[in-house]
Amino acid sequence: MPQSSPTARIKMESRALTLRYGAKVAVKSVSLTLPEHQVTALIGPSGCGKSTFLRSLNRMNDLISGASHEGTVLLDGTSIHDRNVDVVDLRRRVGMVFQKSNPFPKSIFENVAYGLRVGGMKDKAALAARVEKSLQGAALWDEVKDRLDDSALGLSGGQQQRLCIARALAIEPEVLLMDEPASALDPIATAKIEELIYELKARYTIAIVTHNMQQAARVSERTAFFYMGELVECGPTENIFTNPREKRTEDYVTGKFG
Ligand SMILES: Nc1ncnc2c1ncn2[C@@H]1O[C@H](COP(=O)(O)OP(=O)(O)OP(=O)(O)O)[C@@H](O)[C@H]1O
Repeated sequence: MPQSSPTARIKMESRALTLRYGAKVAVKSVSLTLPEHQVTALIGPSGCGKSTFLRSLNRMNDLISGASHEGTVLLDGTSIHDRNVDVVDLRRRVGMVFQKSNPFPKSIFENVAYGLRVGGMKDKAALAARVEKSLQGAALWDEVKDRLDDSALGLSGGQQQRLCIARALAIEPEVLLMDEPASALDPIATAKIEELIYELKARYTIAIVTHNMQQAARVSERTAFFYMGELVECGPTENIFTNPREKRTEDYVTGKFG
């Protein structure tokens, strides 16, 4: 189990963040910090608000009609809702990887280059260098370097998920939000993703939603337990799993409900 460093700088933070869909409260006044270069796991039973919380960190909820927020989210100490924050730039800094890999029906190369092209990068050599670096960062380069022009849809599920991670890395984010990135994968592909997450935290700050307790224990320094929209407790992963403060946490992590 990775160890949490108590002195880590705070990269992102929510303060009294409440998230609603219309009148329905999905997340209730959650204050949570994401220490830099650490993995924070978000756990809790289905419907407790983990994904809603995660999506609020790069304002993906803005895309859902009726979604609203109250409270603050800070990135390097600045509110992500400030009037002068450019949402495109925010999403470049805070990238996202989804549960189901979602490659475009394009070549492997173009999948990774996509965000760079949209961002205006035209130089072929620069594009090729960044694509290679991103695929290496996602531990996929060796498997695909000889078939970069093949369709991404011909890759295995685990490779597709690493491709989506490469696509997220290509635009050089600072924070990576991962919503159950391995839930659709077999154990070998899952182990690869977990190894990758472990390596990525040297460069990125990571928040990961997972239903898999062992996975949370393996990859994260800190774990946050959500229940019915509330953050019940958050602390070093080891404490949450072996010595939680709250009975609800203990019941959940020991499989009594969920
Ligand atoms: N687009 C939406 N519109 C309305 N309600 C929503 C929407 N998305 C989620 N909700 C509701 O908000 C609450 C929190 O959902 P959320 O998906 O964040 O939970 P979760 O903990 O991530 O669940 P799961 O583990 O099943 O993915 C749930 O009651 C859900 O039904």
